[in-house]
Amino acid sequence: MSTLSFRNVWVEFGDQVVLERINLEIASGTFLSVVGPSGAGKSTLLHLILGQQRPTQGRVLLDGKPFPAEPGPDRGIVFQRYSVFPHLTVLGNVLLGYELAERGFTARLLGEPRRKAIEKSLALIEAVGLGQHRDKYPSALSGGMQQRLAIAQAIAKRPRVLLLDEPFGALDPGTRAQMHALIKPLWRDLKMTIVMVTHDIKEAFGLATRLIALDRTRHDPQAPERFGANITYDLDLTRDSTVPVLGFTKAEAEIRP
Ligand SMILES: Nc1ncnc2c1ncn2[C@@H]1O[C@H](COP(=O)(O)OP(=O)(O)OP(=O)(O)O)[C@@H](O)[C@H]1O
Repeated sequence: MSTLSFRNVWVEFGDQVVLERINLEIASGTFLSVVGPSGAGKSTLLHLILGQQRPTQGRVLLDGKPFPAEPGPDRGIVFQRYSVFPHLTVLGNVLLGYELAERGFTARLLGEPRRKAIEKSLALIEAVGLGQHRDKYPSALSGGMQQRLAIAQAIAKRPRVLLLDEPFGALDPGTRAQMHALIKPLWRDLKMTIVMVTHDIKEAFGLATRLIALDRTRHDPQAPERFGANITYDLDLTRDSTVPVLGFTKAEAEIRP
């Protein structure tokens, strides 16, 4: 079990307080959605987990220990815009994920370990529905296919925590629905912790087991940047609820794989 803990975390950029008093425990295997208005600090929260942002105060811990300062393969991230390598094929991109997990940037896999990594890459490519396209370059793939590739590459690194920053925001509704149907079984099968930022409230409710909302609760009209956002809602979505929260019930938003 790996638990991600935020202990009284604050993030400030100069005079601007972005996040304040964030206290949060995310249990291993959680699918957490993060919602909130633009500028509330959702991406900043992901960057804290990724190790790209240090708290101004407080601590972010994995199993009670500080994360290494450098981002590592234990945390993967998928952005709204496809973050794959354009000069590598589908297979090359996913294989690179395995190589990074095994060797970091220091060396390529050779011989038997490479053969095994290719086998695993092909299985993952099949699982994300790109089996027919393994030798294509990203420029020859549609937006949805590139995003599936980005997810496969992130998963190949076997992260303990997968961070999704509006991963489906740029996709058309049909492709987005396909991605929903893909991500939920992957999360279940691989027993990952997922933290997903989204502006789509239905997606947030439909995919996650837990949802938090970030927003400012204190306002200073003279100095709008004086107060940061904190957690205003923290909902357990594993319980069936017919009581609408944020205008949604779990049953209404259910996305079935
Ligand atoms: N590296 C940085 N330096 C200075 N300010 C920053 C930095 N990163 C983020 N900010 C500021 O922090 C605030 C929160 O940004 P963040 O991207 O986390 O918000 P968000 O909730 O993800 O917004 P959106 O929904 O629009 O993507 C913004 O006002 C942004 O300008």
